[in-house]
Amino acid sequence: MTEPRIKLAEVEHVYEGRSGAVQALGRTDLTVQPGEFVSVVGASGCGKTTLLRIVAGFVRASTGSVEIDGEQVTGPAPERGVVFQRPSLYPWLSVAGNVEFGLKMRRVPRKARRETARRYLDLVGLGDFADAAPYELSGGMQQRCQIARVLATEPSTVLMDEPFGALDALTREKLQGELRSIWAAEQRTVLFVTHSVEEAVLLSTRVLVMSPRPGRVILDLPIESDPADDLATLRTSPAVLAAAEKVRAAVTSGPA
Ligand SMILES: Nc1ncnc2c1ncn2[C@@H]1O[C@H](COP(=O)(O)OP(=O)(O)OP(=O)(O)O)[C@@H](O)[C@H]1O
Repeated sequence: MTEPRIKLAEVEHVYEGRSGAVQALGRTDLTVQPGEFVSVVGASGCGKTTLLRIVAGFVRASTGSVEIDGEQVTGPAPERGVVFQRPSLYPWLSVAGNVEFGLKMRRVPRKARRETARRYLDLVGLGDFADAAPYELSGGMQQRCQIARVLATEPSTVLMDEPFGALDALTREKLQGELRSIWAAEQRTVLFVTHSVEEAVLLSTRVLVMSPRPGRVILDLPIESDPADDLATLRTSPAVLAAAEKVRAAVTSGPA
């Protein structure tokens, strides 16, 4: 059997905030295999971002163990790329410069990083904007650039926190389709936090529903869909619609 890409065992998290202790995450056990696309949904404040930040290594869980490919997570690492809701591009660098940045830090030679940046900019549809400044891009294009920047460093695991939450509906649909195609082509492992049940069910191979705080996984639902299917087909697929119903029921009514 293959080593799990992500493994959380008996993880809990309590924040010591200014207004006292807040238990954000209840006991969580989770195993994600390489190549899975796992979405996490649940009510606001249920601990989705906390879970993602623990896997990213930004937050150290109060208890339990977190492993990536069998290694304990002790902090952030390049094999885990994080895409935030709002793109934070370097304004003094061009679009290509932003995508190349992580590779430059790793001392990848100039020619190789140019080629990699070009490939990922093409993949996200920004091939014609390599020399543009970030402020010349729309919000959706900036988010594409952030996704290219993260993918260019070729992380084994991509952690995405509401990456399309700030976009208009049409741009969001377009980026969902692009992300799905990229995932189908590259088979990276994805952990994806979203408020949208539809988005979760359409994009994922598996959807986790968390209970209200302290968040625990109350539904772990595999989604049957073919990676080759386009999103337009999936939106009306009976299996996808039935899965969305189940997820929605769990989000609104809690554990069965
Ligand atoms: N740095 C922090 N210090 C103290 N409490 C925090 C901190 N970060 C989050 N919390 C609390 O932990 C709980 C879970 O927060 P988290 O951001 O993980 O939830 P979420 O499900 O991602 O929420 P949303 O869907 O609204 O983004 C919330 O009650 C929040 O107030």
